[in-house]
Amino acid sequence: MNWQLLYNLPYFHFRRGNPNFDLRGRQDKALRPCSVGPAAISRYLRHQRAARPNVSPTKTLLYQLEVTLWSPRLEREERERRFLQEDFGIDPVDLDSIQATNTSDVSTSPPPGTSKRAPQSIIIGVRKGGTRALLEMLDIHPEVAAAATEITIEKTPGYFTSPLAPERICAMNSSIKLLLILRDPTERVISDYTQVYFNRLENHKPVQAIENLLVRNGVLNMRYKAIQRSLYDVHMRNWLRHFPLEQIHIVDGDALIRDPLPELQKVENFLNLQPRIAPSNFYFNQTKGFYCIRSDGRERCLHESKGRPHPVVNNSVLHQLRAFLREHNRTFFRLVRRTFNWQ
Ligand SMILES: Nc1ncnc2c1ncn2[C@@H]1O[C@H](COP(=O)(O)OS(=O)(=O)O)[C@@H](OP(=O)(O)O)[C@H]1O
Repeated sequence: MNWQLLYNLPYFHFRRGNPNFDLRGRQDKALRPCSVGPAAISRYLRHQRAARPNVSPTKTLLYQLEVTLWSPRLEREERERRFLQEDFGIDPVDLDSIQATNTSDVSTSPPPGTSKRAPQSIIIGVRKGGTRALLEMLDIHPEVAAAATEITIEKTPGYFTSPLAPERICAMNSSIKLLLILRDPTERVISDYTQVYFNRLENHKPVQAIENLLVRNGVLNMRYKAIQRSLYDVHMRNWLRHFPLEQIHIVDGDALIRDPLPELQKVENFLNLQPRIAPSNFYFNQTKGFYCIRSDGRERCLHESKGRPHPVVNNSVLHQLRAFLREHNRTFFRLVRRTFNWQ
């Protein structure tokens, strides 16, 4: 992470719960503007170091904050362009000129215990594919955790379906290793719906039955974002325009749920990591109905928002959705020269 830049730009728009910078190049509409200056970021890091002494503050920041520039609309593109150039080295820039404009009282060097680095691997999605489980499970690996040798992994589920992300990530680092976790696209649609459903309930907004969103006037509603995100072939084509297939490792999200270790071993291999994740790192939690993690003497399951029960979907609607996605799946299998056990 380029702390220099972080500290010199006047405002950041940030939220908890997501890693790193948003390379999609747009502000998430769901985010509420929250202007914070460098002092607030320093305070946050100090707080994290005190509250979670065993966790590297860089990691905490990467995993807990998504930092995107906040600025009035017209200025945003310009700031973002500068940001991408400077932080990710798309174009060399004169850092001296940035230093000259530094009027803040905050140190420009990285806070103690943190380091400046862009991620060496990115979990690009897919949303509801199991990205959190994958990240937390990879985190078991000592080289993916603290210490100087760590490999930094960013997770942003929205990248896979973003038209701009492949090009931008390629410009940032064309040899970056991409991790993509996919699950049965029909299940993914239902999971996507379930998440939005619970979010809306929490925010006291009206909810609709999934069937009403999936089908309009008897035909599949192609404007429904949850369906669009499950057209894996369409999104994959976009990535393959910028990255060779060998640079994209696809994790089978359904297999990760059933038995995490083999999938994680494949990832270790892909990332050239020593095989350090072991069967003893997992145990099946009957109450949650999912595997949980045992590492560093602690046991933890994913947050309760992961692994929620799905609604029962009307059979004929489900059939319609599956039939439609089947054709896209076939195209996807050809593209990635591999098949998955999707219905
Ligand atoms: N071990 C374990 N524990 C709990 N949940 C697990 C696990 N492994 C995979 N999953 C599946 O991960 C799904 C959520 O995916 P994401 O983390 O990618 O969601 S998000 O896009 O970041 O919101 C989530 O989807 P839902 O079941 O629909 O909640 C889970 O099925």
